[in-house]
Amino acid sequence: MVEIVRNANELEKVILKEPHGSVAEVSLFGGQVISCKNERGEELLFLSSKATLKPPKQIWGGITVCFPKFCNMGALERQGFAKTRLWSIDPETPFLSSGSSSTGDGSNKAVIDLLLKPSENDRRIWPHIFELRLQVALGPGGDLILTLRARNTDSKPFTFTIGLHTYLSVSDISEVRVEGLETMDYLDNVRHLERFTEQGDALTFEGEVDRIYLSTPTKVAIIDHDKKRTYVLKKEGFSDTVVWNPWERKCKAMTDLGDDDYLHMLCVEAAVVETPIVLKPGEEWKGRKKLTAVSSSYFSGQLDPDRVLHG
Ligand SMILES: O=P(O)(O)OC[C@H]1O[C@H](O)[C@H](O)[C@@H](O)[C@@H]1O
Repeated sequence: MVEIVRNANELEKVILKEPHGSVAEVSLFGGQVISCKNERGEELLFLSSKATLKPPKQIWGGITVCFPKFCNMGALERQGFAKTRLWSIDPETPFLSSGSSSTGDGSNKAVIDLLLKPSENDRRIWPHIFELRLQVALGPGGDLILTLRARNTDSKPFTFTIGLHTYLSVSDISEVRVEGLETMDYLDNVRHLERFTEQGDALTFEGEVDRIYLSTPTKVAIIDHDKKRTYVLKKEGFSDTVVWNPWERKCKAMTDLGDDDYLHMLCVEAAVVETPIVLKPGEEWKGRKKLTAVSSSYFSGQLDPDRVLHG
């Protein structure tokens, strides 16, 4: 089911519901996912205790599209401008023509297609014409599926990096481990982007972490022992994975995060950072990310998604 709330012509809020999924309800504001609940009504995403829904102010938390830049390499505004824009509903969304929230095939799928095109102001920041499409869907298997497409509608090529900045809600960051990034090379943003290789059998957190893991596998599991919850993230088309927690000192210094927010958040982001994407006129790039949350009947060191999902 899809509920849409508009303010004048601007898309404000979209709610997707799928009562049988492990991800059962998703809310969006503008082009950003701000809430994602499981079937027991528990929130899966972190939203800053200081978050305000006042565009163009950045909403700290949820899942944001970072485009045309992700991470702090190169010129341009950090994380790009797409995250602070109000997206519109894509007029090519099939159910719009029928005037209802049904997909037209009678199935009432929980899916919405959003669109962002550059304004004149955006083109002053980044002089290119593009179409960015974000499809948000609740899959029948109980997962949140985000499909992101970037198309070059300009007459000249352009280059960009991109990411789905995903803030997961965790009980206590010290109790969390990330599996699936072992032996991966990463660029450490805390150490001037120096390159290292992950040595541990899992990633745990005892201080600030800001790393771009390179050419990562499709699946990563985030195990929250206290909540007895495992998040499984699957990606396609995104080469890299960014992991970020600002920890205490940086969190206190950030005006948009509450002092203790770092304890309850972890960003694990599907991204393309190291090798930027080049699109010629008319070309399109596509990436997909799936988020599933299951209870942790899960043993570390055995990253078997079937076991995670069905165990
Ligand atoms: O501060 P923002 O630009 O919103 O980004 C918040 C964080 O996002 C990413 O995970 C980056 O790797 C971090 O370096 C950055 O601090």
